[in-house]
Amino acid sequence: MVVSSQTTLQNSSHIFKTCNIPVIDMLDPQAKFHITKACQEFGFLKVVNHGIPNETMTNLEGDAAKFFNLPQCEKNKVCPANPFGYGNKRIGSNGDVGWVEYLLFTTNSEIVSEKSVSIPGNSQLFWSSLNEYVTAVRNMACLVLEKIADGLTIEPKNVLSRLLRDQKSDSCFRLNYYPPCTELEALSGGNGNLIGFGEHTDPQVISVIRSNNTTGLQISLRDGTWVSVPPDQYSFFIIVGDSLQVMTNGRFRGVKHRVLANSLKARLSMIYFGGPPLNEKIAPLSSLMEEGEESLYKEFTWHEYKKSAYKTRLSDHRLGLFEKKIEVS
Ligand SMILES: C=C1C[C@]23C[C@@]1(O)CC[C@H]2[C@@]12CC[C@H](O)[C@@](C)(C(=O)O1)[C@H]2[C@@H]3C(=O)O
Ligand SMILES: O=C(O)CCC(=O)C(=O)O
Ligand SMILES: [Fe+2]
Repeated sequence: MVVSSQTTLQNSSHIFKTCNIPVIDMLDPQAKFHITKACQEFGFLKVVNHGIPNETMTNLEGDAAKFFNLPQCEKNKVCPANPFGYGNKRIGSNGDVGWVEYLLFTTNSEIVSEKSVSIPGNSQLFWSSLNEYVTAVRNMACLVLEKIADGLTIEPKNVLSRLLRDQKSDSCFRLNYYPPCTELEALSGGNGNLIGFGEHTDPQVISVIRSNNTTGLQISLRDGTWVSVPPDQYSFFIIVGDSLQVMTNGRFRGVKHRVLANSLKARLSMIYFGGPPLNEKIAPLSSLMEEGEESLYKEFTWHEYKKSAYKTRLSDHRLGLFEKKIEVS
């Protein structure tokens, strides 16, 4: 595993610390061990040599940029996000706001449904680049999950990836556009940190982020410090979600992350959130549990967790409601 070096990143007028983010070469025969270690330590990693053609990413990026650059009145024709559709500054339905516009789509194991959100313009091309991208990224997410099963020496190898491949997989896909903010200093109250997308963990199993070459993404380390992730348009970033934290009984951690707005450049990110079918029980994998080990979590289905999660604010500790209280004698 290569570890990206520690340095500083300039975001508009501010300098942020970056950290040693694990970089996984998917062609490395040891990748399964490196991925597993990164999920335990950070809940976050970068994937290189993933085999997804650059064109698959740039085609969708181009189509998404075309959409976000349309006049506001055109974008407003898309159904307002609830949760699927077009959103502008408001995130979710519980009062969160950010310097971001987005399109949120539902997807199962096959396609991103055109019925969920209708896009103005030459939408046929948009849907074909969207579906090509999501298919490629889902396959890569499944490969990562298979390497995790291998790294943890659990059987069967598809114990995690089957959730994303299931026809009823409740996954979603998001295009986030963070316009450059010319009044960043004023809007941030003078501290230069304007929230694009507030701190949160992702509720699903695994998320895959690809962005253009604009800074903004930050992750929180175990000690609570925020570090900037240097952008890399050719690679993917993997995020461990709350559900994978539960399935590994806390061995992996769902990483807190956020995006800060930039005063000079637009950030465009595309995120696949791999989720299980609604009726799937989310519980520690039996093949992983050691003798006498107890689950740290109450039993729940993905449907129950999602219903509860969507009532929370972004920064809430969503898993808190499902953690078992440890008896102190
Ligand atoms: C404030 C919210 C937005 C969110 C639903 C929620 O009530 C809490 C979780 C949020 C989140 C974070 C990861 C993904 O971006 C997302 C689509 C998801 O599944 O959970 C968003 C939700 C959203 O934007 O609707
Ligand atoms: O836009 C990004 O880079 C990350 C956004 C994010 O974390 C999310 O949409 O859940
Ligand atoms: Fe996220």
